[in-house]
Amino acid sequence: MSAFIEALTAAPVPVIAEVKARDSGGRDLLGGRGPADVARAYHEAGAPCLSVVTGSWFGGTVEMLRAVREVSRVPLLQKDFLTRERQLRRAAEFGASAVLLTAQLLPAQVLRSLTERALGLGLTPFVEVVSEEEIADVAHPADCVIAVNNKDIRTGERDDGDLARSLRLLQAVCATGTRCAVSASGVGTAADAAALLAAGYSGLLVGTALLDSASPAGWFAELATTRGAA
Ligand SMILES: O=P(O)(O)OC[C@@H](O)[C@@H](O)c1c[nH]c2ccccc12
Repeated sequence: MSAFIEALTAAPVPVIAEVKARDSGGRDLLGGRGPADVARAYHEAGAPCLSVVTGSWFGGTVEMLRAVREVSRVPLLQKDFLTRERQLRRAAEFGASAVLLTAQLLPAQVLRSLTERALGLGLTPFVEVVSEEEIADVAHPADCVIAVNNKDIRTGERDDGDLARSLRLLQAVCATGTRCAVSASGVGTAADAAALLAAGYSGLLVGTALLDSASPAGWFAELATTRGAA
């Protein structure tokens, strides 16, 4: 199994904590912190994996991935709208363990070939989907993370995120045979997070809520308590 999937699914609080410079509306999320500072806070919170948004749309750069890699010992996901094999090779060189492949932006054959290239490079494909049709197009699902994006890429992710989408698509995601169903975007409170995990998601990807929180460790602890109490 991939190191990324293994780390996430074995964690007591299976949350991929995201380092992102800006939200889709352009709001600064780092507040003067460097990416490495945020990564350290996520490690202290107990995050089993980190996501680093390198896409310029969210103010990201590959330098951020490098900075996080230097202080991290957990598997990293590079989040960008990757469309070419060359970018996958760079991701591997920069020390990423997993790469985002956005089904909504890639024709089915391209998604398949990038999935195979990623696997060939030892990278875990993190395939983001928003519909049953896209789920059906995921190649090698047993080796991929399948992530339901609760926000809308096509409208620049300016919406708050529809968590009901994750609940609606969970069965179809699990039916592919993936070992790792993830709900991504718009997960704000520990109660929302606990509900998605209780429904059957193996992991969550959380950016804005953790970046806005005064204490990522507090957010993780609250989720652990909420789950324990359920
Ligand atoms: O900040 P949020 O709402 O917790 O969302 C995180 C993540 O899912 C979001 O940043 C994201 C979803 N798809 C992407 C594609 C590229 C870059 C970033 C993203």
